[in-house]
Formats: sequence, C-alpha cells, structure tokens
Amino acid sequence: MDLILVGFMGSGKTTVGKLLADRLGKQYFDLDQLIVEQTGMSIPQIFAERGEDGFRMIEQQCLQSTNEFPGILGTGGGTPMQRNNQEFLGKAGAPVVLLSASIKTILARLAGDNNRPLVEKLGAAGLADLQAQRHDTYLNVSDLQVATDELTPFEVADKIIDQLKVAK
Ligand SMILES: Nc1ncnc2c1ncn2[C@@H]1O[C@H](COP(=O)(O)OP(=O)(O)O)[C@@H](O)[C@H]1O
Ligand SMILES: O=C(O)C1=C[C@@H](OP(=O)(O)O)[C@@H](O)[C@H](O)C1
Ligand SMILES: [Mg+2]
Repeated sequence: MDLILVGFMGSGKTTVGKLLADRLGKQYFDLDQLIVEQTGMSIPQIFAERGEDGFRMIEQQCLQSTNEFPGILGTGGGTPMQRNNQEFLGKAGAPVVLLSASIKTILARLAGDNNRPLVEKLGAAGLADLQAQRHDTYLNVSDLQVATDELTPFEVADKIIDQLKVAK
C-alpha cells in the first residue's frame, strides 16, 4: 500500500482516494467496495442481516486481504476503531492520512444519503457523539491530518501530495 485514508463518514475518503489515485497514476481500493464485492451484499444489507458486529468481522477480514495491494486504500469510518485494524494500519508501511470535517460539514455532505446505516440509526446528535468518541483514535492511528471543511476534494488531494512531499 502507498497511502491509507481514514476519517469519519463523509470526510471524503472515497472521493479523495479516487482523485489521488488518478493523479498519482495508482490504483484505488475502497474497503467498503471490497466488502460489497466479497459478500455480494450492499452495506445496508449487511447491517440489516448480520448486524454491526457482523459487518465489523467482514470489514476486518477484508482489511487483512488488502495487505499486499499496491496503491491507495480508502477505509470505512469505523475501521480504525478495532484493535486488529489499528495493528494493521500501524504495520502497513504506508502513511495514514486522516481527513477531518466538522459535524456541520459532515451532516450537510451526508444529507439524503441512504447508503450509511449508522446515519439513519443515530441521527444528527448520535453522529456528533460518535465522531467525538472516535476523535482520539483517529489521531492516534494517523501520520498526517487534513481538515477538509473549506477545501474541494481536488484541493484536499493537493494538500496531501504537498504534505507528503514535505514529510519525505
Ligand atoms: N472536500 C469536499 N468538499 C465537498 N464535498 C465533499 C468533499 N469531500 C467529499 N465530499 C462529498 O461528501 C460526500 C461523502 O464523500 P465520501 O468520499 O463518500 O466520504 P467518505 O468515503 O469519507 O464517507 C460525497 O457526496 C462527496 O462528493
Ligand atoms: O463510520 C462507520 O462506522 C461506517 C462508515 C462507512 O464508510 P464511509 O466512512 O466511507 O462512509 C461504512 O464502512 C459503514 O457504513 C460504517
Ligand atoms: Mg467511503
């Protein structure tokens, strides 16, 4: 893996990951997409039929399967919360980049979304709590942090490229 994106739902991991891959001439892998391909089920279907615990088990297995993948990996918002996944991120040998956004931005970006079961289940206040709960873990697993509220996805990609150059 060359780079791993982490962050809350709606922070832009999938969008920015694809852009970055295009710009750097690399492949993009999306953990949620891999889960959908491996199970033949949508994310809401997995939550409905297997529960969140079932989803987390599949998520963990799929993450392990990306071990030798070349390119850029976009994780799901809950991926860094499991200990095994934290170990994976720590040993991946790729910079882990945290995309952040305020809860106001997140709610605006996810309005009308029906592919994220936790958004429907938790509502605005519950999502704010979940974001706060995850905050420290996101910081702990990441090497770089980019605040995305005032940036277009293209600008976020630019910033990551710049910061990685500086960090080299
Ligand atoms: N920097 C940004 N500015 C404006 N909209 C964004 C930005 N990043 C992502 N979005 C939008 O927010 C929504 C969620 O983005 P997505 O990439 O799926 O996030 P994630 O994979 O982190 O959940 C999409 O509609 C996307 O177009
Ligand atoms: O934050 C989470 O727990 C989740 C985030 C989603 O991915 P995105 O962060 O790409 O929306 C997806 O993995 C699932 O709905 C659970
Ligand atoms: Mg995503």
